[in-house]
Formats: sequence, structure tokens, C-alpha cells
Amino acid sequence: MLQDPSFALPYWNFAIGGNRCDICTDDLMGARSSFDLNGISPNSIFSQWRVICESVEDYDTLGTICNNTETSPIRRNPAGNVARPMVQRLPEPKDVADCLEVNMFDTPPFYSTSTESFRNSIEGYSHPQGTYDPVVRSLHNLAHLFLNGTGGQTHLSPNDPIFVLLHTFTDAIFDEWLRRHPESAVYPLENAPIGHNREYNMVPFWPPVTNVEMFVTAPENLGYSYEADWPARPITLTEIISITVVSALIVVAVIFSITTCAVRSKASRMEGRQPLLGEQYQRYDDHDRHAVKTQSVV
Ligand SMILES: O=C1C=c2cc(C(=O)O)[nH]c2=CC1=O
Repeated sequence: MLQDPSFALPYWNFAIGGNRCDICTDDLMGARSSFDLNGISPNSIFSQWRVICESVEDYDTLGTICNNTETSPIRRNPAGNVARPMVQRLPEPKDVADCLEVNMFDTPPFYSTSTESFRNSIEGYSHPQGTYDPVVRSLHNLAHLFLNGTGGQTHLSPNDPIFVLLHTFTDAIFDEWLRRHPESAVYPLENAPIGHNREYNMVPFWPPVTNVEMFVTAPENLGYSYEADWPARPITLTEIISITVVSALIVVAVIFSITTCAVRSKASRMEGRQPLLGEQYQRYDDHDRHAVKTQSVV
């Protein structure tokens, strides 16, 4: 993209479970301040990073527009939302594996209420496996809400530099999904919310670019690829049962074959040692030989 091989897009793999923000350290995105639960440590370069475009009421009620004035420092209290325990933990690796298995890219109404939709699953309005549930927050949304501060409020979140890392990881998951589902990667042609149909331009980019033009993998589209290890899909109960049954059948078949071979080889060894005529057959004894001679004379 830039013709600069040293340029890279870093990402934050937020699907690590637990209640610890692993990149919230002073050498990365800033540790928690010891003086202020919601603040960033003074040892971080981000401690005085300030928010712009915070006066949302003014924009709504007075019709003013953001003029880039800096206001308060960014706030962050990872895992600290005591009123909402559900957002005190980061997504699990399994959640990424599950959402990569969702087959359809999107389903009507192509909205935050869509079910069995990869788009809604990665966005985080449904269970990672695809089922829509109004109380659930997962993946991208959960990572935002976990940050619990500037990064957790939709109109402010880009002010926290973690935003970029959270979104490059979300994009990497989308890219992996496109790679795995080439045949079901179908972007909605119509009936999507305003501006989101396949051939509509993505607002506010200039020069104009349509949604479908961006619906291709990063290497094809922009000339970069993500270096990521994806969690393996966990084995389902049905698969465990099938594997157990097949393994048991293989063991029985092997035991049966070994036993049959052993019995046959023993039988053939015994046969080799037996007289040609068994005890039940009459033998030539002196009397018989005599009888034969007598008969031949007659
Ligand atoms: O910055 C964001 C904050 C969000 C909060 C939710 C939610 O599901 O409540 N979703 C969000 C997306 C954001 O981009």
C-alpha cells in the first residue's frame, strides 16, 4: 500500500478471556493510573492524550459541529464496569473460532438484530455461534465495553488509541472469514440499512468506493496480509461420540483379525502333525490285508 516494507498494522488480539487488559502497560497503550481508577498512568505517553468531539449534546441540540477542541484526558477502566458483570471479561479464543464457522455473511434485516449472520456475530450483537440474543455482547462490542471509558462509548471510542488495534484485529477476523468462505461471501444487494447495499458508496470516503469493492480479502484489495494464528474449532459432542464409536469399531476389528489369524495358524500347525487318516478311519491291519489277498485270489 505504501511501498514501505517496514510499515505494519499492529492489532490487539482481544480474544484472550479473563479480566486483564494485556496491552494496558506503560510500554504499550498505558497502564492504569495509581491515583485515578479511570485514568492512565503518568508514565504512559497516552496519559495526557485528550478527547476531541466530546460535546455530543451541543452537536445534537445546537447543531454545532466538532471543531477539534481537546477536552478531558481519555478514560479507561478495563473490567471495571461493576454494574454490568457481563462486560467484565474479554471474549474467549473459542468465540473467534465459533464466529469464523458462521456460514452466511449476513441475513435480513442486515441489522444488529440479524441472526445466523457472520457480520452481526463479529460485530458482537449475537452469540459468537450466530444466534441473535438482545442481551448478549460479544467479540468487537464486548472488547469495546470491556475498556469501560472513552473506548466503550461509540461516539468517543476512536479517541482511545486502542481503537485502532481493536479494529485491525476485527478486520483480521473478517479477512480470515472471507478466505474461508469464498462461496458464501455474498454482500447484500438490497434492503440493507441506508448506505449499506452492495453498490452504494461507503460514506464518507473520497474518492467514492462501493461496499462491494471492499468486500475482498486484504491481500487482493490493499496488498497486505495479517499474520495471525487462529484458534482451532473445538470438537463438538457429536464428533467426540463419532470418533469414540469409530475407534471402538477399529479396535474390535483388529482384535477379531488377530484372534482369527492366531486360531487359524494354530489349527494349521496341528493339522501338519496329525496322521493322514484319523482314528475314525479303518486301518489296514493284518486281518484286512489278509481279506484283500483272499478276495484277489477269488
Ligand atoms: O465504541 C463502541 C462502543 C460500543 C458499545 C457497544 C454496545 O454494544 O453497547 N458497541 C459499541 C461499538 C463501538 O464501536
